[in-house]
Amino acid sequence: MNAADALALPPGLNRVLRGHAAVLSVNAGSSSLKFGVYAEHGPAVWSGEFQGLEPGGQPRLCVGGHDALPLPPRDSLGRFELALTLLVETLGRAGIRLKGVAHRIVHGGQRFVEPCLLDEPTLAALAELNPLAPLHQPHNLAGVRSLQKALPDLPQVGCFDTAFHAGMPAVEHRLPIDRSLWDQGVQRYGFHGLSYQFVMRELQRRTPRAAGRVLMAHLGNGASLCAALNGASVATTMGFSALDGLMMGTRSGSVDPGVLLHLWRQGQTVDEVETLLYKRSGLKGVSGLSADMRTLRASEAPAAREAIELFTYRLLREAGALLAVLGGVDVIAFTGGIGEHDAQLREDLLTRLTWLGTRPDAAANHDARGDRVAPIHAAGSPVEVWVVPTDEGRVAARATFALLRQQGLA
Ligand SMILES: Nc1ncnc2c1ncn2[C@@H]1O[C@H](COP(=O)(O)OP(=O)(O)O)[C@@H](O)[C@H]1O
Ligand SMILES: CC(=O)OP(=O)(O)O
Ligand SMILES: [Mg+2]
Repeated sequence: MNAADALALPPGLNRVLRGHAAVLSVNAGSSSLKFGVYAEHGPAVWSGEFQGLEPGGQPRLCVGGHDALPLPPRDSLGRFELALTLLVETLGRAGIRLKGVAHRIVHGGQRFVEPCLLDEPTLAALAELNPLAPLHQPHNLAGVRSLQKALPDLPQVGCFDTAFHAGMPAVEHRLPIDRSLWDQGVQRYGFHGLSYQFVMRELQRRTPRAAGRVLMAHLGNGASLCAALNGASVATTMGFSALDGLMMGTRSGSVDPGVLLHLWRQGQTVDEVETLLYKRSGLKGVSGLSADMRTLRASEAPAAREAIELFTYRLLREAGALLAVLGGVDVIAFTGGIGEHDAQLREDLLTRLTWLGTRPDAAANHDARGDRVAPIHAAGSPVEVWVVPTDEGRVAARATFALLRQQGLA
């Protein structure tokens, strides 16, 4: 079977969505494109990921229950366009009425703090933020362009990772540098906001403590922490760019800026240092082996152990900073690929936070697989701990339904 066949048979899709309005949610990265089809309420009716879309890659589709399926080539189309064209054709054949497309866009800058329609001036303004998120923003916007081509009559809506943090206190947004730079947008923004919004809402539905002091850990390829009070972000570890804070898959997290000055003085170029920080650091750079936590857990190599130990330590250290900002904690939540699946990581962190009064339930922690929202604290624990599988696409889809209705487009 190839991808076109798999796409022709999305199981159950017709039944659930035929005749109903739907929103396609898209998260376009450098080499992959994650998508989900959402009705107005509930999780994705159908979702998957195109991978290998980078130049020279092997374009393929991963949807539940299938191995990676190669995409049939079509001469006139680029890889992203090919993937989207197959997707759009399939939805059309299945009789799905798309109302709009929701795009996860990593950077909204100072201006875009609400979901908005992606018209030409907006796209131009967002492209100016490309240098602030080189691993994400240009690819997010290329995804918008490709979809505009594939679906020219459909509203495209941008939903911003930075927006959830827009209301943080001024002191959290500020950098201790020459204040004239603040007005030029050199400030702390914070990211993973769609994910934090989702996690916060899931917690609020399950525990009254979510109205108190909450520490959320999004640990995926990118990783960050968010401190929230009353459901609103008050502090976060990513800042001006998605490089700050925690150690990540290939990104460094915080490093002393003196290191960068040193490398530049030694003759490294800006591009070389950018590649170092974004692509040759983090788990990959430290282990010399892989950015994938599963590979490192399975490895006996001392450098793989060291990478995991450093990841855990940096997480503890940054968590300490946000716990101090919150003045204690009522709920800790884990999400993202590592946060949802890596019980060992959760145990190691929580063990080092016993001084907070956290009492994890070892069996519940071991059993939490990221397939549902699960509490992992012992009964009576003064701090609740939860694993919450995130769904950024759902947050974007929900916001898109709301915006389209508000604009009279739905
Ligand atoms: N079972 C698992 N155990 C440990 N880590 C896992 C597991 N499954 C996925 N991961 C890790 O999750 C990370 C990817 O997170 P994910 O949130 O899917 O990424 P993205 O940021 O691209 O959405 C990788 O480091 C991967 O190794
Ligand atoms: C902002 C960010 O780091 O996103 P991701 O985790 O998807 O790389
Ligand atoms: Mg992610």
